[in-house]
Amino acid sequence: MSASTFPPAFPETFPGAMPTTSPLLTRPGEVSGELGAHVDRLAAALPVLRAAAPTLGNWGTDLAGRLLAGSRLLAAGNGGSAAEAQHLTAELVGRFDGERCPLAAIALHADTSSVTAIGNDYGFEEIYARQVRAHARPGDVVLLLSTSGRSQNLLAAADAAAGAGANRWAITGPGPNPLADACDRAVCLPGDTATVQECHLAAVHMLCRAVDAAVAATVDSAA
Ligand SMILES: O=C(CO)[C@@H](O)[C@H](O)[C@H](O)[C@H](O)COP(=O)(O)O
Repeated sequence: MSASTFPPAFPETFPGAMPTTSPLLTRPGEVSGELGAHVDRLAAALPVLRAAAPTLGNWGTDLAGRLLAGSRLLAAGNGGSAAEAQHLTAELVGRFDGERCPLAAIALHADTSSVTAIGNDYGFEEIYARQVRAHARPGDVVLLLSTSGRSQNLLAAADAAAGAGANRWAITGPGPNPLADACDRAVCLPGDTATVQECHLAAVHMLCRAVDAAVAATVDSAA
């Protein structure tokens, strides 16, 4: 594409453009109301997320203590929630607010060979449960993220975590839901799937912030 044709007109001349069957793809000007409503739905959910700050702070302090003592976080979700799980483990293994020791955290969906082998041999419901049975030890935290709170593979993972003596935490969409009920602790956030996922990312960052603060306090008190 030459510089003179970039950016292309929307959407008719874009190579491989989606067919304009969706009202969201007809005219950019017409979609702004729906996009504004998207932001309004997120804004409506934020007070509930704000109210969860003390809970997430306590989770972070607890998690930091466990990780510094040698336990691990195992995180899992499906689709967008798998991405949130991996985002969380990356912040913990890498860093978030500043320099600190690496913390043990594994996103279970990211082991693609295990996921495909277990899914192929035992069924999709088992992809996380079997990994939890393999990796989880008493004192570990198994954190399950779900917008619906109804995914069978996450419910099976919660069951497996209980069998391993691990702590079961859930971050879900609207409660009550079966996953929140199956876990020891749950934060349930309102909204449609997209809103819940956006709130979950903020909740993940809040948890990381609390973990980092607790790690820093522990290091300071030991110095
Ligand atoms: O991101 C989206 C839709 O917004 C999807 O990928 C979504 O994550 C998938 O449908 C998941 O399978 C939903 O699972 P869950 O959140 O209900 O446990």
